[in-house]
This record gives sequence, C-alpha cells and structure tokens, in this order.
Amino acid sequence: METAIKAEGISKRYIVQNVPSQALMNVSVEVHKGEFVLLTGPSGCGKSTLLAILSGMTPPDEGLVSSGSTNLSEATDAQRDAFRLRNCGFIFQGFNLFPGLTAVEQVQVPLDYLGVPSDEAKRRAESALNTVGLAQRRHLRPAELSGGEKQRVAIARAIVKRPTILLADEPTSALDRDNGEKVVRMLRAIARATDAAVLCVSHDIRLFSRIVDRIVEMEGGRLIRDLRRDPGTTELQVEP
Ligand SMILES: Nc1ncnc2c1ncn2[C@@H]1O[C@H](COP(=O)(O)OP(=O)(O)OP(=O)(O)O)[C@@H](O)[C@H]1O
Repeated sequence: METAIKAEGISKRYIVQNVPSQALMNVSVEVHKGEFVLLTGPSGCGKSTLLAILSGMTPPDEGLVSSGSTNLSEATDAQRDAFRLRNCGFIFQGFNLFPGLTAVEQVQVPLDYLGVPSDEAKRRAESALNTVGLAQRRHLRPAELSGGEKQRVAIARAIVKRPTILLADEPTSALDRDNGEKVVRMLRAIARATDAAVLCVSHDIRLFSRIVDRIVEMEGGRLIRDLRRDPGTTELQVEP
C-alpha cells in the first residue's frame, strides 16, 4: 500500500500561562492511500493535535512529517498552507457551513480558492453533491437541511477538490445513530473510490469498529494501540 502521509517521532508541547503541557510524545504513524482509519482515545490525549500536524496546520516541535516528496516539518507556513489547500479535505463536528450559501455554493468554495473557473467549479460541486446523494437538494441553505444532510454537504465540500488526505474531527457526534452510520459508510466508500487516506477522530468506537480498516488508539500524547482488519475477516488484529 502506498503511503499518503507519514509522521515519525513527532512531539508537540503547548505552553499556557508559563505551564508546559506535552500534547504529543514521540508519535510515529503512517496512513496509506485508500485506508479508512479511526483515531480514538480519551479527551485531551492529543488526537486533534495529531490531525493538525498531519495536515500541515501546525508544525511539530520535533520529528518528521512527510507526504510524497513534501517534507512538511521543514516547510514554511506558506508551503504548509499550499499543501493543505491542494491535498487536504476537512470535515468537522459542527459542519461549519456558511448560513447564507446554498449547498452547491458551499461545495464550490474550496474550488474558488484553488482558482478553478466558475463553470467547472459548479459542475464539480454538483457532481460531489450527487456522490453524497444530495443532487436534488443542491439549492437549499443550511437552515433548510437536516443535520445528516448538512454533514453530507460538508463531506461533498471536503471531497470536491479530490484530496489525497481526508481528515474528519468527530464527524458523527452531532448526528443520530442512523445518520452517523450513513456518514461513516460514506467515508469508507470515499476512501475506496478515490484512494484518499481517510483519518477520522471519534470517541464512538462502536459505530466505527465494524466499518473502518484500522483503529489507532492514543493515550496521554502517545499511540498505545494499532489494530488492522485482515482482508477477508471482520476482526481487527493488533499490529505485530
Ligand atoms: N492551542 C492549544 N494551546 C494550548 N494547549 C493546547 C492547545 N491545543 C491543545 N492543547 C492541549 O494539548 C493536549 C491535547 O489536546 P487535543 O485537543 O489534541 O486532544 P484531543 O484528544 O483532541 O481532545 P478532545 O477529544 O477533548 O478533543 C490537551 O492537554 C490540550 O489542553
């Protein structure tokens, strides 16, 4: 399997009011293209910090982060921004949609940032909405959509630029069980269909465990477990 993003020996410390707090300690992890990974662990264990470092949003204090030939740990702020814009799609717990924009306009926004001509951006936005089953609702604004539909718009917005890495932070926690499961199955289908590495933070292991390829568990700023599903079985196996 080809590597989409790789972190080696990552450490990150925050200092708040002169008190240091070690968010990540010597974390190494590799996520492959087409792989759907759940990142889980107790509150404050460093999951969001790891996502931020893997997407180039935050530089690590120590260690290497790389994607293909891009070395993110040595990149400038502008190079990391450009990497993120081109390669990463994000999905958030609270959807983060613009109240005044229709579904198709929301999905076009990342393509506008990338300078895609507006006719092509509209066509691609409609196609992404079609992928998440919302073609018929493309002219509606967030207030006219259900929670599940809003999250599907957010997924369409995240996949419209065909990212190599799709990062989701608690994408199901504002949804009921059925809609949550729909979203998780949709993320797996996206990983399969587009070969994107999908890395998803959630506390809801039960919802994800039957569907993901791999569960990475953190505690106190470290990775403590890495379970992979053997092809052809439903059991997740501990990494040797
Ligand atoms: N910007 C920041 N400034 C200071 N401390 C931070 C910052 N971001 C995170 N931290 C601290 O780093 C540690 C890890 O936080 P992080 O948000 O990565 O954990 P998490 O596992 O995502 O938590 P949760 O599940 O509650 O979202 C925590 O102790 C947190 O307080």
